[in-house]
Amino acid sequence: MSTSLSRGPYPHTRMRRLRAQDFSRRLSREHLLTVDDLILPLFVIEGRGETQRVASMPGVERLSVDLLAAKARELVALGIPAVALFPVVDPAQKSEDARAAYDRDGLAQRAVRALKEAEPELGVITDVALDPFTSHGQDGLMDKNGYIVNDDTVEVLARQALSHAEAGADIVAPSDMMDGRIGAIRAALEQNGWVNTMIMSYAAKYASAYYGPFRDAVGSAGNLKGGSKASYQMDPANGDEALHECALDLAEGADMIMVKPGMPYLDVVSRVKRELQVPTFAYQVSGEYAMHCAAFDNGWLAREAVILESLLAFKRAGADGILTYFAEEAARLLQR
Ligand SMILES: NCC(=O)CCC(=O)O
Ligand SMILES: [Mg+2]
Repeated sequence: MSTSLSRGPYPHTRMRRLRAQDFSRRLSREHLLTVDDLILPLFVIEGRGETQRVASMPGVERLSVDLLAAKARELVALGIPAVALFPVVDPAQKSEDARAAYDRDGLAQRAVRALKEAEPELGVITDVALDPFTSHGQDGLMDKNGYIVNDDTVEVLARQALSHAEAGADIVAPSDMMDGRIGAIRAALEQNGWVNTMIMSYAAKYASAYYGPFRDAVGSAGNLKGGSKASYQMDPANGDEALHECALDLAEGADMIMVKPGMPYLDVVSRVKRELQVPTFAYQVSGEYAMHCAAFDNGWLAREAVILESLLAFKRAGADGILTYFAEEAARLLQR
């Protein structure tokens, strides 16, 4: 009895033909992860010869500014194109008005100079946001009701971004989610001659619970007043809104956009890339890193294979690059 009618195109079409040998799997592979896709986030601290572990991010170390030159050389040798800098500011430097954020000689600004002096070809991305500098740990200025005010914050962010450009930052990356900050930063950069400074906008940044270990790493968890950032970061329930946010930031002068967190939001990465067709980045955030490490350390997941698979998934979703704490390890694995 023939069952061919119920079998459709089989056996003319056998999906397994292409999978049977390594050469044909390689020829038909749709996406490739390379070292060119990787951006390493770096936590920088004061001091000399100082390294500090981050308990909730095993393997991640904060580095003092003087250690950045050696780190930059290692990263260039690995072929990693860029780093994203995050300063860990002493509590004594934090204030209500976040004035340390735009100090020409601040920690972030000195870190940029150290990296660019050591390895001019390593791209340096700076974080534009006030949370490391505010005494309340929120990303902007707070009014007497605890609300994060938009327009006054934007002015401080523009000053901060300008101070990063002056220090030599290649890309400023506003992660604060205030409205209109991309336009204000672009105007400040243009007016001051920084016409080639790129803006990577954290355009679709969600109010996510996956950032917990990062807040430990930068020391803003303990002092986060109000607890939530939901009045400026996006609701995890929303997808269309991410496209609206990205379109606005592109119109205001962003060169690249970022979706954050990463793996739980790959649908957003995919929609942004398909619909807007601009350089799109995703951040595999601290919570994603921590949960992977927990599974590796328990022997529940195979470390190397899962790291590479997790990063390849971003490429399949449409990301042009990934900010990941696994960048160095992944670069080494890709060299093999
Ligand atoms: N602006 C950076 C973050 O907000 C968090 C990143 C992370 O959780 O890795
Ligand atoms: Mg926005």
